Amino acid sequence: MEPLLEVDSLRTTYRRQGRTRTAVRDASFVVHAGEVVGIVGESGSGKSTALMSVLGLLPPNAEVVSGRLLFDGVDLRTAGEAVLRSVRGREIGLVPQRPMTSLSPVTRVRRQIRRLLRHHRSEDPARSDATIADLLHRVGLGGVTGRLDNYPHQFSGGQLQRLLIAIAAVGARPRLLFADEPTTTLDPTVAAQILRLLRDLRDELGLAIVFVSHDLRSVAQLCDRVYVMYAGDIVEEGDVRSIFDEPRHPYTRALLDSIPGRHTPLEPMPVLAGSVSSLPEDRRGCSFAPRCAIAVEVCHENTPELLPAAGGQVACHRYPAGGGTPSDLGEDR
Ligand SMILES: Nc1ncnc2c1ncn2[C@@H]1O[C@H](COP(=O)(O)OP(=O)(O)OP(=O)(O)O)[C@@H](O)[C@H]1O
Repeated sequence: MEPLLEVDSLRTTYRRQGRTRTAVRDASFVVHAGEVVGIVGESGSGKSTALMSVLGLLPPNAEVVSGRLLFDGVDLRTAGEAVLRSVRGREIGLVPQRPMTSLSPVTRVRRQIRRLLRHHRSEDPARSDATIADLLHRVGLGGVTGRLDNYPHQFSGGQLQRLLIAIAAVGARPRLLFADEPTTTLDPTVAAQILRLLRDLRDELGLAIVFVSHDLRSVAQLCDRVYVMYAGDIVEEGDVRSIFDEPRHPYTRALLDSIPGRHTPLEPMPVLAGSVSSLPEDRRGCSFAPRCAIAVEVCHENTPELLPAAGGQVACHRYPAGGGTPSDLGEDR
């Protein structure tokens, strides 16, 4: 089956204070129709930059230097602004990180819903209040239909996020939805409800979803397949079970180790020292090597390729050629 989205060797840089830094380094990933794909990695690993590169929504100091961004066979990188406008919102929806800042605080919610729906799908009869009510019911917001003349701050964060999902996924009827850390600002119970809602919408509408998160537990609840990203590189890919049960890359293992509750209460939680930094354009070696407990010389010298491994792909010089088990990697820890 042809992928709906195929990102091939994407490289995106930012220019800041006269220096160019690479935020996404030759990353490739695919999404098939109806599939929920997670991109996981800590803050600064390039997840949002990758999505915004696809949508052509990067800030002026950013540049997509190379790569192909094929959506339904059309390269969005070279297709031009008119094509991008017709794809954004209509073919590829976006659920943002912070619902509160995605809406105007000084405009009544009903007006904003109408405006967004008109923008996303011009032929949609969404101007009628009945359509808006139907939309809200679909995402469990039937109770707020009488309050739509209120302002955003009069709704909870969870309600606003449901509202934005209703517009992006149900109202606009895209084929693909980018959900960029949509639960970051929500408390855990509301976040769990939002994940459930996304999963239900995928099942009902056959929507493909790219779910970006730094939280592997959310990814486990929602996704079929996962890409692990570190400092601009995709370091591992696999179906969600194999990533959890048999993580192959040392960074994936460190991410899993940092999940609270995977250890007994008296056992200190392992902490991964340091942080992701965006690296210079001419960097060499594995991006994770400076923080990796089992890195050897070659890890600092040569960039590992993403190669097939049992149940997925991994980019690690220490992963045993021809397969192996995670314990093979653990010997030096
Ligand atoms: N507008 C910008 N100007 C310069 N550098 C930027 C800009 N936006 C992002 N970056 C840098 O690009 C790198 C990747 O950032 P990005 O936001 O894509 O990561 P992320 O994984 O999505 O993190 P987060 O979860 O915090 O959003 C980081 O080093 C970040 O500092």
